[in-house]
Amino acid sequence: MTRPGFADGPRFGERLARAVAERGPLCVGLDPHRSLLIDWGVGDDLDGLRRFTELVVEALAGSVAVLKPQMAFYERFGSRGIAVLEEAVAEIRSAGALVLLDAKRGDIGSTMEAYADYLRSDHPMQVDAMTVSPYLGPESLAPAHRTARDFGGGLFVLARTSNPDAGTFQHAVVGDRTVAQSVVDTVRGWNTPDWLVTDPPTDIASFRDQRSSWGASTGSFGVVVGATLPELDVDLDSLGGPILAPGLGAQGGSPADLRRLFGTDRAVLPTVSRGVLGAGADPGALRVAADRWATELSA
Ligand SMILES: O=C(O)c1cc(=O)[nH]c(=O)n1[C@@H]1O[C@H](COP(=O)(O)O)[C@@H](O)[C@H]1O
Repeated sequence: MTRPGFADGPRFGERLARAVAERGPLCVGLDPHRSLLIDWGVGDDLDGLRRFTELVVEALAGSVAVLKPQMAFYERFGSRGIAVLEEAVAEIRSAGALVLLDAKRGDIGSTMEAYADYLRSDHPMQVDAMTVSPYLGPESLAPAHRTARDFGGGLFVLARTSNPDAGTFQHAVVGDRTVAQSVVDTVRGWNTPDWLVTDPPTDIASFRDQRSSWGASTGSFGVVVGATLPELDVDLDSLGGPILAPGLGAQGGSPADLRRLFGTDRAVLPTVSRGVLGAGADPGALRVAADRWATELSA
């Protein structure tokens, strides 16, 4: 089968569907907050950051579908902090988890092209997907979309975020739609039929079980919709790509909220950071915490 612009191997949507089939739909965030490094007893410094990262990678990279490092917490330590992340990204990917870089980048198109280099195979820290912000307008994201297509990467665009005042901007109406809806519609337009998964890995039995939500139509381009919303106020039908759902645990969202908002037939990737990391500096305890979320989410 010809895959336009895709160089080597399956595209992000396909890699994600496969990872979820093998490991279950859970993303865990690497968010080394200052307070967390102190609580873990590793210290709020470069060594502490490295130890935190090693422990999380050791605990989860072999079992969780996606790990989502939050760039801000690594940038706090300058270039050496980013070097810690760079090493970890390679380890995570070789242990079989996908890396979603939570960078939330958004700029004019020409600069956006450089941010999207994280998805290129010649980047020193190539990741599977990254979060981007559509605040400068849908066209500003076009270069990132192009790079993602060329290198088989994925994008998650902020649509209805989990913070309490998100609606202030995202509910604003432009033309006949809210800003949030216009973001979702842009992403829907990226998941064109030639970019949907057409040959799901039928060798994996559990893939077929989860096919209703993660099956043959999972594209590489997703949206972020918080698990904290009082109600789902965007139309996600026929999105063709995954929904990253943050806001579980520390921000008040629960597995029941996910079912209430999204039902059971959508490709939802719940993401938890503090709710897992709160288990502390012990790989076994981190694994138990992640397993507990996975069990509750699949109940
Ligand atoms: O894109 C994100 O990941 C994101 C979007 C959003 O709407 N809300 C949100 O909390 N996030 C991120 O998800 C993580 C949530 O962390 P916890 O609240 O500790 O689970 C943080 O890294 C946030 O930056």
